[in-house]
Amino acid sequence: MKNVLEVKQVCVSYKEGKHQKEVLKDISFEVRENEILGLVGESGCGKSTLSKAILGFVKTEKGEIVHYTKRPQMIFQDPFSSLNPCKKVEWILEEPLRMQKVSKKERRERVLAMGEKVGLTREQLKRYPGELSGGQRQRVSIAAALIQGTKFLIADEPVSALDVTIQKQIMELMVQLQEELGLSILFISHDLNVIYQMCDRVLVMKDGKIEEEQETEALFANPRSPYTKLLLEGLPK
Ligand SMILES: Nc1ncnc2c1ncn2[C@@H]1O[C@H](COP(=O)(O)OP(=O)(O)OP(=O)(O)O)[C@@H](O)[C@H]1O
Repeated sequence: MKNVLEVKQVCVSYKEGKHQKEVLKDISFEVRENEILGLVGESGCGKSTLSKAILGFVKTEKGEIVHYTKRPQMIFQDPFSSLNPCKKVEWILEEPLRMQKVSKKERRERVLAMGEKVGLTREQLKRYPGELSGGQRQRVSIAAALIQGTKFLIADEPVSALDVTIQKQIMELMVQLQEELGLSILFISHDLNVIYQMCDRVLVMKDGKIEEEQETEALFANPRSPYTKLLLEGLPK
């Protein structure tokens, strides 16, 4: 199986007063074609810094990040921060196509088709983001990430702000789109239940290091690192 991304021995530090604080410590892993790779770890362990490093938003001190496809598109926990509140959903979805000089007719067709794929009605496409529910807004950000044909997504806690029923719907949608479009998704979450349901493989991160990497079933059945064991002990049976 081919890789869409390789992260090789990456280190990232932030400035803390006069000192440098090392936040990512010698991180290596790959994201394969057509898989959902989970990244789990407690708050502050460096998950968001890792996604910023992959996108080139923070400088890596050491190591190498190799992309084999177009740069990934992000899906965030709170789509409000990433969706322009002053524009209607259909305008937001058309915008990247407009930049690529796609004709008006084709833009329209692609937006309607993508709306349908993510479960948004034509009427919802005519609303502003603020006139949608949290789950519907997350559908918009998924559509916005996919409309340019990107095959690689980074989803940073995409369902954490949603209540359980809506969470389930968005998770099902992401799995369905992943299978249908052959996507690769780096799925960041602090919630092991969500990771278990969504991911093919899992990276467990602690204090800026990868503690463990395993196929999902194997990781839940036979965790290798004491830290993963501890995380799993916290789960209801
Ligand atoms: N711009 C920055 N400058 C200095 N320190 C930072 C910066 N961004 C993050 N940090 C620190 O780096 C560490 C890792 O932060 P990061 O946001 O990557 O963690 P996280 O695992 O994504 O946490 P959460 O799950 O709470 O979002 C934290 O100690 C954080 O305080």
